[in-house]
Amino acid sequence: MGEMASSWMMGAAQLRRVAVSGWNARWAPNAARGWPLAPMGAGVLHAKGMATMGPAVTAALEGVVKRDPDQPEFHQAVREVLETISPVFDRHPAMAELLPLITEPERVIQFRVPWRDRNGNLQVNRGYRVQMNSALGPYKGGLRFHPSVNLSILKFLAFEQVFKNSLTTLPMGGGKGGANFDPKGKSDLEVMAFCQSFMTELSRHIGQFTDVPAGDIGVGGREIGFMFGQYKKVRNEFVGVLTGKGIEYGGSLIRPEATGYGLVYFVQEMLATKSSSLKGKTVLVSGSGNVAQYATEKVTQLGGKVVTLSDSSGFIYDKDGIDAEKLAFVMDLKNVKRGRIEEYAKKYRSATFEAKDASKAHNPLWAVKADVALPCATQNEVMEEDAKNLVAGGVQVVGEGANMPCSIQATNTLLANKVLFAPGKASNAGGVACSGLEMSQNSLRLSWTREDVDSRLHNIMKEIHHAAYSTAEEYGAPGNYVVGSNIAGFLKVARAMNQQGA
Ligand SMILES: NC(=O)C1=CN([C@@H]2O[C@H](COP(=O)(O)OP(=O)(O)OC[C@H]3O[C@@H](n4cnc5c(N)ncnc54)[C@H](OP(=O)(O)O)[C@@H]3O)[C@@H](O)[C@H]2O)C=CC1
Ligand SMILES: O=C(O)CCC(=O)C(=O)O
Repeated sequence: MGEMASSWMMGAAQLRRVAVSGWNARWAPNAARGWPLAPMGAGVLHAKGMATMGPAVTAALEGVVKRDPDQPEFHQAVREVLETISPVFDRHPAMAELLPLITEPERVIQFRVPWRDRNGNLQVNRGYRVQMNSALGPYKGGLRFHPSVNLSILKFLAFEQVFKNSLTTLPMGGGKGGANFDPKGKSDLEVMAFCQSFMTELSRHIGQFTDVPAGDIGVGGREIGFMFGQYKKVRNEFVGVLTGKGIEYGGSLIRPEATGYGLVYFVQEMLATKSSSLKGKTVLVSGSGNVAQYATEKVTQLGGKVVTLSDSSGFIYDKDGIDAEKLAFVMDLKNVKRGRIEEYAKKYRSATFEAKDASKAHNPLWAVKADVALPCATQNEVMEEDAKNLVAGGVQVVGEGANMPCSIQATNTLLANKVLFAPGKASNAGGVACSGLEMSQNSLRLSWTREDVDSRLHNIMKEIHHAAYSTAEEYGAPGNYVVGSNIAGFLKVARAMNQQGA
């Protein structure tokens, strides 16, 4: 038996992101930062009596890498799910047949996006929409505008989105899109020109009953507004084809807050299982965009103290905590002035700024002593060294606000040290859940109050927590939210695919 097979024999309860060095070495030469290269063993949890990784899972994983060897983030996301759902196939062997289907997008659209900059020069970017799975409803998922955008990143995000949307309890399939466009440093007119060109093409492929995009990194209210306006012009229809819209033209109250608030609601539920709460806890938050801002707001409202925020140039540490007034400064800095987080340390004497040093194996933000950590910036931002630092600093809970911010080794390190760990597809699902509520309001031609939407969001996060928690117990991995989320998310999609004659 080869190294690959013997590693997989260790069982699905080993959680996601388990290292399988043989498989990795053979098929993933261009592996993502954080791709598992460490041998199995120390740091990996074991559960007795779990099923072995079957040939269908092996074949599906190999197939994914063989088909697209240059898509490491997509491989990482697929592995995380497939390695934990094996026990499902002991109970439902026929479902294994679906693996090659769920790991292949239903459709990938790629297009050029020409636009003119402030000097009248022609610029060309590359736009995409990955329509991953429509078993549960219209494709649903954000658009990312960032220079790093490529098919590997969008396929990983779209794949995660399928199971995340399944967990929300709402009827939404999964998709993701975006462009390698960098809004940083661009004028409003340049961003508008880009968004209009992007939507001119995308409008052919989306629709309120087909595919409903929203925001993600680099796409906020401004960009959604420009794209909605262009869709309306091109299609001559005013419909809920995007979510995250302005309140004035069909947006939902609480959508801007929803991902950050939802994350904190989920963490509250996790702490409650240990008869604990956020009150008095010190919290690390990374990023300073949409998710980070509202996670900070909710933590503070619940009596916790957020002491860090970051952006791609570095992080600030404020020993006194980021209270409501300081957060208002951050929101103005980031959402209006579009400035750098370093400005915070110039304004508040209680804070220090440390510039990002890419040569370091760890990010000093995660070495700050804290009870709770909420990575809310981007994928693979918490590496193994960072996880060790978090553990050394006494962290009790890590909740992923971003999509896949923890590398495989980082996750394993946290789990092995009995840190409560929430995978993004469960803990950051509040954003897309609220988008689902925006779609419902658009269909009803009604607007619900802030309190109504917030209470629905809160209930959905409780339900997601319950589904992840109880499914983990049912499948013999109590307290393992990775196993619970992946299995609960997969089962609903798989049943729907089977019923539709997949
Ligand atoms: N918005 C939403 O509703 C949802 C978002 N998410 C996920 O949450 C994360 C953050 O999204 P969101 O807050 O909307 O995005 P924003 O664009 O509002 O903010 C992103 C933040 O992350 C930082 N960041 C981005 N890329 C990097 C990088 N490579 N290295 C360091 N810092 C980086 C940005 O810094 P800088 O400005 O310097 O680039 C910024 O502070 C993403 O993973 C996204 O997929 C998940 C669910 C829903
Ligand atoms: O609100 C949405 O449709 C998408 C949110 C998103 O992109 C995500 O959950 O990662």
